[in-house]
Amino acid sequence: APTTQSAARRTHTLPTPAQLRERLPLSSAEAAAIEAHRQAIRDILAGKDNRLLVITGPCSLHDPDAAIEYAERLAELQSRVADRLLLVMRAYVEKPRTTVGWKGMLYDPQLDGSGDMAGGLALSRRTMLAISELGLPIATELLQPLAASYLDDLLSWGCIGARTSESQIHREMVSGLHLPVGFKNGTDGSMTVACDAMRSARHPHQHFGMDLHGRPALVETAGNPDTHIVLRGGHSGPNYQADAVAKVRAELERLGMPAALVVDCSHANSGKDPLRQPQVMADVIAQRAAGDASLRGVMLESHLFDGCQALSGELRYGISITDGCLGWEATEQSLLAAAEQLRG
Ligand SMILES: O=C[C@H](O)[C@H](O)COP(=O)(O)O
Ligand SMILES: C=C(OP(=O)(O)O)C(=O)O
Repeated sequence: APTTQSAARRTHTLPTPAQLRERLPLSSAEAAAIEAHRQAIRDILAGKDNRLLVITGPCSLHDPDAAIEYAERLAELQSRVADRLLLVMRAYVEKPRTTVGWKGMLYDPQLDGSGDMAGGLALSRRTMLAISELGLPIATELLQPLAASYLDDLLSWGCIGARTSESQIHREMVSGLHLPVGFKNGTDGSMTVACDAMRSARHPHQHFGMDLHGRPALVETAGNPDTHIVLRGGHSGPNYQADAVAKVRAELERLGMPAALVVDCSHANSGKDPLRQPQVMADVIAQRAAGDASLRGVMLESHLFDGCQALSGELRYGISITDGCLGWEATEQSLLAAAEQLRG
């Protein structure tokens, strides 16, 4: 039942982050494994480990069974490419929308607009724990700062999306996270917002927030040294090609920040055609082979089957209900080819 009502809004009490973590705990062995994954990602971003970071998985999780089947396949693939690739699973439970639409498992796990967020928090944490137990590092977009502390102990990599890289509140949140975080360029292609975001999040902050017991809090952060840029293209086209990459690298060097870049092969870099992602990834690897050491990672939107489906009627198993994805077969082939290209 609502706990507060007014003409404009009603509020419903949610469990606190501490309560959810107690109900769905992370074991100390798992916590150590996650810390090791974070360090492996930091080493790749710092150029100490020359494997390619690959963040791959569904645009959004909506069906835990399909997500876990995907994770099982990815964990098996990791053992075949471990010498050249570090595979991290996209486990996105929050979706930023251009206007309106389904906002992710965390907001509406029953996919029917009922907005069972208490259920969404638990299902998101439970699904992430199951993926983590398969030995995979987890990546997610951190969209709602208040939601971060329900999940951040499970993450090895975080992302601030194109629509929120310019937000001071997101930059403050990142400055207090103990994990590598990528900032995407803006949807208009602007690199300035992502460079500014990195500068801000590397700095200590004092900001409004919530403690683990759900109380309003003044949060003091140390600054996050492990931030970098994710190139996702923009309204005027892609930005993964060598000339665009060279410009960003020069700008980061001018600002005295590390030039470590991840290319999102989807979104405006694929012209929103998910089947083009392998071509973008191959181009990034060719640029590395030609000597561009700043390209440290790629992101793929990938699911068990190609494409996407509308959220209405009977849903087909293993198909995205948000952006179109590359199916598993093509994902596996292109990651095996990427590892081979890197071996060569
Ligand atoms: O990757 C996700 C989408 O591109 C993003 O959530 C925006 O989606 P929308 O334009 O369909 O709302
Ligand atoms: C929403 C996403 O991307 P972007 O912020 O680049 O649109 C995403 O990666 O799911």
